[in-house]
Amino acid sequence: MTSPTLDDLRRQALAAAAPRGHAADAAITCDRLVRIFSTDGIEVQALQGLELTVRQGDLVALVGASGSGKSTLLNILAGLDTPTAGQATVAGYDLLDMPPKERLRYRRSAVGFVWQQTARNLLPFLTTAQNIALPMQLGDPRRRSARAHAARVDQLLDALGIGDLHARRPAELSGGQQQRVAIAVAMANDPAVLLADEPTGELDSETGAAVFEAFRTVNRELGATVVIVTHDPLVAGEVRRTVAIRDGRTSSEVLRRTTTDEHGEETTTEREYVMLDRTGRVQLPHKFLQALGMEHRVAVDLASDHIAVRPDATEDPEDPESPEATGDPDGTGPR
Ligand SMILES: Nc1ncnc2c1ncn2[C@@H]1O[C@H](COP(=O)(O)OP(=O)(O)OP(=O)(O)O)[C@@H](O)[C@H]1O
Repeated sequence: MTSPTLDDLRRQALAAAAPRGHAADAAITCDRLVRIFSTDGIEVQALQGLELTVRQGDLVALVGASGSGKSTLLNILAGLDTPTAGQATVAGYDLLDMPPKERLRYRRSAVGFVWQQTARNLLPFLTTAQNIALPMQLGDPRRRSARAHAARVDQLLDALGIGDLHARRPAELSGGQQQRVAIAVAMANDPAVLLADEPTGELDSETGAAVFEAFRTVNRELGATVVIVTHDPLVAGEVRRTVAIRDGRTSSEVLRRTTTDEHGEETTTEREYVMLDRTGRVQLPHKFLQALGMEHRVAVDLASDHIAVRPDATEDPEDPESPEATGDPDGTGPR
């Protein structure tokens, strides 16, 4: 094998440093996103080079253990926080390079947000219809008339099946009703992307299912790209794509496909994928590693159409191939 020339190395370094090409229909792209928090001289790397692409019109669930970086990511995508390094774009806006005025426009009209705490989403002294109208009065990017705003309120009330709640104040609504109104508020200015942090976290499963259905409706009927951070298995199991975050990186995802056979019977199949970063790193799912007792080191073999990953056998004295058994514990061969 010939050693690489200086030019080869330079080309490799440039290729590794260049931003990844993203699909033209991407609504969200994150490229090696880093967020470091410093408090009292201690640095916490909440995001450690996260990569994520969400296509326009997608409905995606983000899952992950507590502290894995989900809320940090969502706050960055919402324009409430800025990353330390990397690249992030949402609906064509560059989140690392947004002057204050543009950031305000972005938050008012390009993204909508639904929080877990129902009270945080709505103003208590306004009715449902007034809450939905408020974002348009504050900054409707299309500068529509008051009559057009009223028509948009009606459209959202209808689409989400909450027309009968239009004159009620938040205190007169159940938790689930409040979240559905919150979705309408977030959609008022017709954002390209709707973000939600644990929107069903405070609700029982039946109410949570109704709220999730409302997200589906805005995704399907109003064309919004939806990203939901959730611990709720019902939500995570119902979307086409579930992305798992681990230690500040996207680690794996599950894609679901529903097919209908000739008798009209629907079957959903699931496939799990792991992320492959540009240096060739993958994070294998914990449950797979545990099932085969893999840790520290694994054996890899290249086949014509796949790569096999096997437990490291070098510490198995029963294994005749094992360097341990042949008196070569380093596996370096005879000296
Ligand atoms: N403002 C902050 N200052 C310092 N550290 C922070 C800050 N916000 C988040 N972190 C840290 O960053 C890491 C990721 O936190 P984050 O809230 O994004 O996790 P999460 O996945 O949303 O967790 P949860 O499911 O519990 O909400 C954690 O270690 C957290 O302690």
